[in-house]
Amino acid sequence: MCHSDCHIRQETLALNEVSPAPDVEVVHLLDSLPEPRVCIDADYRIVAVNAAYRREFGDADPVGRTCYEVSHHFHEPCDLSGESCPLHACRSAGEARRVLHVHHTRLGPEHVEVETVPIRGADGSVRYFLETLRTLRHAGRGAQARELVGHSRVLRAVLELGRRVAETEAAVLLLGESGTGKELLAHAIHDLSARSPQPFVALDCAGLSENLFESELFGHERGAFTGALSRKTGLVEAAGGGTLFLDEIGDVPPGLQVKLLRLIEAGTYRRVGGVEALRADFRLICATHRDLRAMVGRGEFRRDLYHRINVFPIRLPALRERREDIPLLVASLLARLHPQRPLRISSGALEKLAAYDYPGNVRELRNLVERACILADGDLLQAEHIRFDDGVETSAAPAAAAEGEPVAGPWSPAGEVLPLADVEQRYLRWASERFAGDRRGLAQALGISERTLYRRLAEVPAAGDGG
Ligand SMILES: Nc1ncnc2c1ncn2[C@@H]1O[C@H](COP(=O)(O)OP(=O)(O)OP(=O)(O)O)[C@@H](O)[C@H]1O
Repeated sequence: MCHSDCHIRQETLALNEVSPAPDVEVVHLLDSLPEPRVCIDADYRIVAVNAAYRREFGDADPVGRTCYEVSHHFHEPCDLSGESCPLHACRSAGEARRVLHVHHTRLGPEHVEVETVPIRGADGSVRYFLETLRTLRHAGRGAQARELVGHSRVLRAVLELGRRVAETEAAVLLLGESGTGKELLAHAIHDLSARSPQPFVALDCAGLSENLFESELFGHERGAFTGALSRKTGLVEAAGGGTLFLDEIGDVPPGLQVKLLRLIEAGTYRRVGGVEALRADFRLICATHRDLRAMVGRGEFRRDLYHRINVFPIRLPALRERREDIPLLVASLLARLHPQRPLRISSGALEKLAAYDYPGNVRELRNLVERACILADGDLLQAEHIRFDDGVETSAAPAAAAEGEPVAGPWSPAGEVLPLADVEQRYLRWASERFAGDRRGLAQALGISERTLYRRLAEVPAAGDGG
């Protein structure tokens, strides 16, 4: 879509022999385009912006200023400031180039996809660059639920791939350790795709028996098996026109892999107990934390299925590969977990978080932050409130580690009889430090409500004084 209207624009501008101050006609032309556009000269100076740009990026007039100053608050072009520069790339290639940037906007820093096309004068030389700016609402500072938070180069590269593949119908395979945001990215791809008005349907394939998998996916007719009292719609049908997300695809046993392959290849399926062949219409996104290629090599995963689902692989980086995103993630988690509580985090606590390796990735960071919120009495999360699973500590905060020595039990180390309330508090503290899951899981394991757990933990003496 964009390429064709860029082309029209390009011709029109060339015909008009654009002068350093673009004429009224050009500005009108830009204004009629729905997406934010910026016209920049070869010296990075903005010569015109359209109405959509002003609506989205603010009213202050950027004309006459440089693009790097307006979008990045830099004093020199992006490529000299460690950023990829779309204008530079476009000039070198002599054709359109797209990059994902973090721009300063009136809402704060946001991920913006910048597409730059060269505009040539009548003599064929490049006179201007026209940029189309598309803000990725699924990425940014984490103000919205389901937003992929992070500004690191590796995460941006992933978002850019997601943005590109979203426009297509290609099957996507999301790879990466557990908790790296595969499901979040699957959602974002769906939401950015033409299928977004239709449903996004997810199935976790781990631990599903063959029968269950088949009836979940394809549905069943009434009486298809004992207990099938009525007809059930399967997920393939529910995903009609939309996206089907198969999580933990590496856990699908061989018998089910054949059925999945048949579905993808034929695009048809039958409900369990049904005879009618139904047409499937979905975009497939699969995810796994396993090394699927190695599984293919070992004969544990069908090669033909692997090639079907692996049209466009995207590997999500582990959190330890993008530590620079940790402060932003923490800020976003605090805002989301406790919107009513104005929490801050000390630099010592952030340092401790930044030095950790996160085998559980963002999910683990989330648990750590939530745990710290429970342990902190006031508004400030300190290093001693950061408690790793199994007492794992990092060298970043040895003092805090000693101070926050967990109570490992027995609950009365000196052997004296203690008031029950005291023992309960010590036990809760011990359990919250050891428990690997989230607060809800801990409450369940303890057989109490989350609310009760929260209240009782809030009564626990500050870390260090009860140990
Ligand atoms: N970049 C990110 N920004 C904000 N939150 C994130 C990000 N990545 C992951 N999360 C959060 O971390 C948790 C785990 O994410 P998600 O379920 O998408 O991971 P996953 O890779 O699918 O994990 P699994 O393989 O275990 O299913 C979720 O609460 C999600 O919101």
